[in-house]
Amino acid sequence: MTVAAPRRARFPLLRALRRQPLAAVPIAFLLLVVVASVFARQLAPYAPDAFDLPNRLSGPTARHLLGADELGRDVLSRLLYGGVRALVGILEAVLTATVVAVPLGILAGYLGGTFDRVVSWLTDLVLAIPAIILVLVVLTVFPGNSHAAMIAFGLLVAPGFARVVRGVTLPLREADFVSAARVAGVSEARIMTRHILPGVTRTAIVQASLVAANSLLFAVALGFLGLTATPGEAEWGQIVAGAAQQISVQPWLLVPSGGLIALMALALVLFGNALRDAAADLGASAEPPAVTTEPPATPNTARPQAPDALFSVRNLTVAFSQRGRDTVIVDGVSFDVHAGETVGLVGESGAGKSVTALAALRLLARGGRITAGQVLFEGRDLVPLDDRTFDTLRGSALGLISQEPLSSLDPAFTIGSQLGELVRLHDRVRGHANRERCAELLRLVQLREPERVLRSYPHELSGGMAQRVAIALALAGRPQLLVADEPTTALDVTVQKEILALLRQLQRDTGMAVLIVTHNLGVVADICDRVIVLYAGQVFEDAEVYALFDRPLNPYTLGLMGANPANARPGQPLTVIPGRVPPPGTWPAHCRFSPRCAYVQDRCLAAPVPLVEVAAQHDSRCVRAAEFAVVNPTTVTGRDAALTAQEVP
Ligand SMILES: Nc1ncnc2c1ncn2[C@@H]1O[C@H](COP(=O)(O)OP(=O)(O)OP(=O)(O)O)[C@@H](O)[C@H]1O
Repeated sequence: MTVAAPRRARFPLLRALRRQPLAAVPIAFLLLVVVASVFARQLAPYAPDAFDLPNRLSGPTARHLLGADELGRDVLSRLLYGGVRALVGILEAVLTATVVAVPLGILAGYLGGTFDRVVSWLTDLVLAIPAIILVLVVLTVFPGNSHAAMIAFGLLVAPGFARVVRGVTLPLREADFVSAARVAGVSEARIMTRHILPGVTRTAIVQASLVAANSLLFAVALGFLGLTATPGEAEWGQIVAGAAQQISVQPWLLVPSGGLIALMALALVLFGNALRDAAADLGASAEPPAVTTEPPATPNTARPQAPDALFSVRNLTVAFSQRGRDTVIVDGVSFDVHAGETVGLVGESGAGKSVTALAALRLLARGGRITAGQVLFEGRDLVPLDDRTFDTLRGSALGLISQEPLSSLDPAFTIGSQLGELVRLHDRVRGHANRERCAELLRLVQLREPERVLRSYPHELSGGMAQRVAIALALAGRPQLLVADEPTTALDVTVQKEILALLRQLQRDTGMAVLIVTHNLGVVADICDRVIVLYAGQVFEDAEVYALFDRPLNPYTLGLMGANPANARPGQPLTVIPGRVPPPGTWPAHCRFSPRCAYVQDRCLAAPVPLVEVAAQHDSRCVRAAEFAVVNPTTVTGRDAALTAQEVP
């Protein structure tokens, strides 16, 4: 396995900007205005207040290129001298708005809850009051002070700006690389500054350029009204005001000042648009997750927690709320994972596998919460722990690898930077020792040329390499339990096998436990010791892997195996489970699988079906489970057939 030569994508936004066809003109114009304003003294042909009465109201001439005003003052010189003041005003407003809005938006989006509600309420309040009224109040306190006025303007536009930043933060908060950082034990403050802030930067730049255009017009308006400039001063608003007074005598006078301001505003907006398009070229943000509604919930039984289990989930119930209504997604799930054991969570799409695993790691998407049950690690219930205590456990006790390896890596940083950060956090080492440990972690996940990989950015890695790096990140804290959410789904078959072999090897070497979420019965057969079959938010079967494949005790498991192409007989169609998994909120009160079950009887429809231990360490949620224990009515050929690694439909 080799790595492409790392090419550092420095200043990607600037590069993307260069590819925008409409970017060059506004940028050149803005640069010209800035340079001309800064060097006004050197460039202006006259002093701003130098009178030339014989040429008053002259229009453009060789002497006065842009004409002269009612006192014969050179319009070009006055515009040049007024430039710095206008630019400083824009800068003050933009800086104020950005400094307030970006942290506020990130905090509101990331922390959510009461903080978010308070920010949202304040935003509504500020947006409801016209900015000019508040600035007039400020100018009453600081008469004629343009700095105070522009800072106040910046503060007034900050809430709208913050709302946009919050919107970008929301999906970032759910991004896999943020979850991975959280699981790895990185502090919330660090996640916000290192992972969220770069993600909102592009939007913030675009937003800031819009604030710049608005603040220019606002500054000119204040000058025009004489609120921040004295009459006749070389200030853009006053220059426009003077020209407006002479409109019937010399209409030309309005052209240079009005034109310059209009072009400036246009250039700032075009610059913002170009930045936005350049940012879009660099990749769009993740979509927020879908949310469902409707409530149910049925009682569940669970076997007592195994006393020696490393990790136990007991009667875990998870609900997502939308518009005030709760929908139960995971309903009283219980299972144990022992040290060194690999447990698979398997079931059709929508069964609740990922939500169960993510709830255990406190990584539920917004709106999701544990409504009942326990998540025990070494006998200690993690559910009531405050975030700070929980964070200390994550990363060192629990690790996560996700379905999309690339999405668990922050695209803005090299692998060395991301891995180095975790090594610094867990091993408290910097410099050479840090680099050594990073390389050791990469060797542990069997990546060749670790130094080269450390210098690479995520986009320079293949899928298999990215997943190995993601595993290395998860291993940085030496977790006792690794949660792997569909770790091979996004990879091609050969790479899937390599990653599974790696997980097996790592487990042998480190003795950690693995909880693996998968659709794939082949993966289950390949690496799991125990299997939990989930259906419609409930555990339907819980068994040791050989027992499950050799003698499944639940019609749903039988259905999954029958639908597995590995079990197909030549010339015979695949058995498929008819119908679909009922969506959360529509589950029947009796057996949830009964509408699709080939073995359904009246008693299945009478009441909720409990999960019972049918054979030693083998639970099934089926009123007919004991019958399956005596006679196995399937054509299932056992674990070996399933090893052909095929997906559950
Ligand atoms: N953020 C969310 N808001 C509301 N409902 C959600 C959310 N995330 C998941 N769900 C719902 O929870 C149910 C279980 O989802 P989950 O992702 O756990 O399924 P799964 O068994 O892992 O399936 P898959 O393999 O397709 O991910 C689904 O019906 C899904 O729509």
